[in-house]
Amino acid sequence: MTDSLDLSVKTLGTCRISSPLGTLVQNRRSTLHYVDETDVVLFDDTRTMVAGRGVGAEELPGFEPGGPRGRIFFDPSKTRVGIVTCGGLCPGLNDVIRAIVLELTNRYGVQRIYGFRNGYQGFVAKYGRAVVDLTPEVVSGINEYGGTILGTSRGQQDPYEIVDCLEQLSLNVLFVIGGDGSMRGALRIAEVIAERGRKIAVIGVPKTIDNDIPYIDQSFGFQTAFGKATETIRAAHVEARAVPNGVGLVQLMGRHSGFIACYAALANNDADYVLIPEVPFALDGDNGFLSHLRARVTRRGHAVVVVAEGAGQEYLQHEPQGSDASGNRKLHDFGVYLRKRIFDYFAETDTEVNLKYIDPSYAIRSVPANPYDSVYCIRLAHAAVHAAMAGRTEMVVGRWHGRFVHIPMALAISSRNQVDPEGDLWMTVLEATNQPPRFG
Ligand SMILES: Nc1ncnc2c1ncn2[C@@H]1O[C@H](COP(=O)(O)OP(=O)(O)OP(=O)(O)O)[C@@H](O)[C@H]1O
Ligand SMILES: O=P(O)(O)OC[C@H]1O[C@](O)(CO)[C@@H](O)[C@@H]1O
Ligand SMILES: [Mg+2]
Repeated sequence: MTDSLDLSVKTLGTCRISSPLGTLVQNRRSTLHYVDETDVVLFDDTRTMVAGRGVGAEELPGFEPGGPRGRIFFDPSKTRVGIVTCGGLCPGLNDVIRAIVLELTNRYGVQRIYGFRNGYQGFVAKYGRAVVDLTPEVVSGINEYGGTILGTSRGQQDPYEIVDCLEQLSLNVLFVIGGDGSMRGALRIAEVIAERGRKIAVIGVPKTIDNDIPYIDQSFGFQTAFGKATETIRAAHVEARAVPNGVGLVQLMGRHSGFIACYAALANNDADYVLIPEVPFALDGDNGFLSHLRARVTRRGHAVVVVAEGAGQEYLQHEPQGSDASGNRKLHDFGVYLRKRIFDYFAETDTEVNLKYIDPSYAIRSVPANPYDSVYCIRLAHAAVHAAMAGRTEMVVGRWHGRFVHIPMALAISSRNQVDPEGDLWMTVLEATNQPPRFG
């Protein structure tokens, strides 16, 4: 499947200008902790995968490494840059904005950086959103706050109108900080730019608390979000243990991917059951979830259940379901449904239950980034700036097997990163919770 992977990144032209950061990379060669710009970060990292390619080292698929280049494409003194944040909130958005602005200004000497307000609406005249001049003063301290100083939005905008706006402002670079939808939008923008024969770099910094963008080890903000979610699981555990036959039921964000649920559940190892969209489960029957839950509560006196919001949607399919402004399918509230099913099941079996349901919802994504994510945001932002100044386009920055790399935008939206039911993360969840591999 991976044989046909196109990992090549588009460039706007030859890099002829000496980079102000050139001295940093001069005479450096690849080591365990540094990848030279002419080197390649291999896609495969096991002997079996490499052997399976059946080709020599030169032909093995790999990503272009991130980092500063000796020579760049854009002349910093003439470079004009735009930044936009789109889609749902994520811890670290302000860290990324700030780091892009500081790196461009202080390291490269770029003097014109515009922020576009409320996602792609910021480019469209009818919304009347004034652009913001982004200077080191404007971004000072913004990383202390959650959210994004630029605002965000959902809903599609005309890519031709967006490119009109980029041309009117004579922009050379656009940074899009957003999720899969935002990257789809960014790719359309890049395609219109190419149609018009313009030299404008479009660089994505992938943002998703759900960790659902593929080919990046983990997305920024994910660690902060699941860290915040652990507080809710801890609370549910304390509540459940304090009462006879206590059940703590926690629902966590995660539209199609259960990473937040798995990581938050593992962090304090208090969860007894984790239900995610990737692993279907039966509620009813002898081997169903409800029967297991009742047996555990009867045996141990309490239980903690963590569900990802995208889990169990099949139980609510009969209810009408719309889409949000961006066309994302709206989810049914499975947590609320499960709460009722647990109450009903315990009542039918004449078993006492004291259930506390907690859904921290937006509280896990509206917080400032934790120190780990802040560091990650700075490093992603720097990699994005280096890529843009070197004339790369239609790509996103990411970290693959610990190394910063350039990932073609088309590849980053070609699939969804999900918990692999056959992978080692889910195996760890099964080991830590002792829940059966399958319910039903
Ligand atoms: N196929 C597409 N073509 C053009 N624009 C798109 C496309 N899909 C989404 N967009 C636009 O990208 C922006 C963000 O998309 P969306 O609301 O789906 O969030 P996202 O970036 O996927 O983030 P998240 O899923 O983490 O909230 C919206 O303005 C949306 O209309
Ligand atoms: O309610 P909103 O802002 O549209 O976004 C909710 C969705 O966004 C996400 O946080 C992803 O960004 C999902 O986990 C969640 O389902
Ligand atoms: Mg999305």
